[in-house]
Amino acid sequence: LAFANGDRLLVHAKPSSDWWWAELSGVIGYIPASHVCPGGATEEDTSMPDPWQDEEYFDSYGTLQKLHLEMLADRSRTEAYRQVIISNSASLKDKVMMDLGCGTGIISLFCAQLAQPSMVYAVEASSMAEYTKKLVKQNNCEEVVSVLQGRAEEIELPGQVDVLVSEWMGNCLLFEFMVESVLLARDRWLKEGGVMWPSSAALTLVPCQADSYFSEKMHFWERPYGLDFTPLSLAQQEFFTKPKFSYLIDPTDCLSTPCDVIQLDMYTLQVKDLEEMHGHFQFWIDRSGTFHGFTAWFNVDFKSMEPGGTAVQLDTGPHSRPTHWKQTLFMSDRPVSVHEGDSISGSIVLHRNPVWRRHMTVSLHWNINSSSKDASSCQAGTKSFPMWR
Ligand SMILES: C[S@@+](CC[C@H](N)C(=O)[O-])C[C@H]1O[C@@H](n2cnc3c(N)ncnc32)[C@H](O)[C@@H]1O
Repeated sequence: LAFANGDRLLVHAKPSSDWWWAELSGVIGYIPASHVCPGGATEEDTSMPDPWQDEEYFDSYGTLQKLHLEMLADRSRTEAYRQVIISNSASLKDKVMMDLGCGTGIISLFCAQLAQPSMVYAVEASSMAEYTKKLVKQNNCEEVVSVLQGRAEEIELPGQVDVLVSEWMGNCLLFEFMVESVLLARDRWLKEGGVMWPSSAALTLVPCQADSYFSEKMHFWERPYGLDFTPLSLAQQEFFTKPKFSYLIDPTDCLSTPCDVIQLDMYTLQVKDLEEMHGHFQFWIDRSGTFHGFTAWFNVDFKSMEPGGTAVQLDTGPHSRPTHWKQTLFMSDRPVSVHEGDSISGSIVLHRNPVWRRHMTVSLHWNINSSSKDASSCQAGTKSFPMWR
């Protein structure tokens, strides 16, 4: 962002110590942090929208109507957390735990019901915390579960905890970036040698065929009501500019074996790492078909605290029971025929929005290499998908 001596800039975000994201006269860009000095907030500054959109975000978690019902009714998800508590119950005895973003308190209640921790701090920023207190009382868990209403970044605890458990995952693993709150809480509240649940996470990708979605969005326009709609043919690509959330891929539409493209170690991951995450892939096509794009999903692992115990895994992919996250489809603009033995190599970048901190853009770059008997060819593609800003 170009600016001159004496200009008053509004700093939206400080993604690194060297470069900040700022605004001047409605234009937004990066500025070198060393060239500016802090000034006081003005009335104008404070009326700027919150880059975390916390009011809207926590309002949506403050009611039972949609999100909590959807999450609790997701048995794969909820049972995975329950299983973690059951299979670690011996090790949890007398431990102090934090359930970050406890919602209705389901995980905290599992802890109190199925293990014997000395204390579970159930932290919830939304007004749901009022109901959670009632649920804790109703289930006679008041001695073990203490509900704290507030943002995890701001609450105070009497001491550090042995276990930090949270259900923070969003679409495509990171969307909503609640993970940042978990990392900050880890650095402040987790004892040395303490346990993180989930302990690791991975984003998985597969090249796929999506015939029926493609037809639904594109073939309709071929000759609706006997009229020629071809001038709209370019505009039709609009359907594929954003990823499709809540997509359930049929396993037979996977053109290759899926592969983990981004892996997170929840013990070592840093907040600054979230700004830009890179992954690479090489897929071998194992069934001929039409390449329409890529489908993504995630899995998380909960390492065992028991000696020799096995980790619990929550897998949101097409080979497991569907979860409320389902999968995310990234459509390319042009279908390409692919054949068994072809390969698709490339890269993925998750670029966090420097202003709107819960959003990101997923950029995919790929090369389809074919070495059929008749001719060898290579087709490249590249596309960026905002989620949502
Ligand atoms: C995905 S829900 C999980 C709810 C509950 N743990 C469950 O498993 O059903 C995430 C919850 O975390 C809360 N939350 C998100 N960020 C938070 C933060 N920084 N501090 C406290 N609560 C937060 C949200 O309000 C929401 O209720």
